[in-house]
Amino acid sequence: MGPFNKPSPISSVKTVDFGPFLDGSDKQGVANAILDSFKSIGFVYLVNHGLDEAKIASMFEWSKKLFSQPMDIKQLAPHPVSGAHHRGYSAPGREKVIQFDDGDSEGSMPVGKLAEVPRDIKESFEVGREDDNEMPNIWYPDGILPGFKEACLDFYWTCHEVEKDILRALAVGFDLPENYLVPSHSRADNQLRLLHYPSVPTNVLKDANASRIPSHSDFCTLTMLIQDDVGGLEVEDPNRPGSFIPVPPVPGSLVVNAGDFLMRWSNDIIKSTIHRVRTPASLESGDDAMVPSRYSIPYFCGANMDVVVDSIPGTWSESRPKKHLPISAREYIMERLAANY
Ligand SMILES: O=C(O)CCC(=O)C(=O)O
Ligand SMILES: [Fe+2]
Repeated sequence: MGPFNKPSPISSVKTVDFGPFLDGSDKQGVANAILDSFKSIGFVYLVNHGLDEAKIASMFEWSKKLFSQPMDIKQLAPHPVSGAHHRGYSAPGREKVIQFDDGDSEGSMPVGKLAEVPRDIKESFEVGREDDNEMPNIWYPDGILPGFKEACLDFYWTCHEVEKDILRALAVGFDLPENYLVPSHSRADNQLRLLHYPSVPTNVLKDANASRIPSHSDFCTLTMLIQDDVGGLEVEDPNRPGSFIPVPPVPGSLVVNAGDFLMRWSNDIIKSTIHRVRTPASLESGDDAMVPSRYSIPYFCGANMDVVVDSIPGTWSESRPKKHLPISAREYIMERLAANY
């Protein structure tokens, strides 16, 4: 490609109907569409994805219930100080101490304190599989939010089923046996994250240093994200570094994106793209307006910790040699987690 032949900008993330993969009527067509999207921008919307709508609604209800608790209750299952143990509740902007209006069930922040707002204006609750002894879950004491733990774990395993279907589609896209990627994800070394971005005045998010979630890529195999109807998620156009395109809510969809681990695994053929959450485009005028509170639920899917990955067959050749050395998932994730917190 010469200098006058730049790749064209990408204007939106494609929507793929997952139904024909799930019912077997057009597995290859769906698989190709997903893989194409992963190659070009690393993101795709899936509709008819098979994740139970009632369970999604119920998980959002639990998330709202959790985040509307007073701070001293939420802090009863605190995320450990070590970033390597990624479980439990993280208060908004935990790197910097700020004061919150605990009594407000919407979780909005008192305007007087906004000068001290940290980079990350969000709070989160992280869940792993319950039998993970290396990184045990951190739950609330008995009597606090009864039913929450069961709901999270049920949702965790429900998402794992959809994860396996997406992994099957990716394998088919690579012309590999359908179950090529599933066994290396059999342990469900995943992470369910409940996210709440509190309501803040618009001008707060205009500050270059503040955002709901700053630009980052995910470091797992893939992420399945459910967002509410507020919007604000944006992904960088790989053909136009620095230019972001909105990933607005599409009712009934899952946003699926590739992580750095899958990018490495695919010898960089699949893209793990930088994304962020800011003020939804529709609200960009009017500094005094409050950006509404936003809830989202990402489910990060990781390979079994003991799996050592090397470039997927078909992603390398003599003319496109392997770009990375083999690495175990444990080694990779631990490195990344420790660097992040
Ligand atoms: O809240 C969102 O829409 C995105 C969250 C995200 O990118 C993340 O948690 O890694
Ligand atoms: Fe992300």
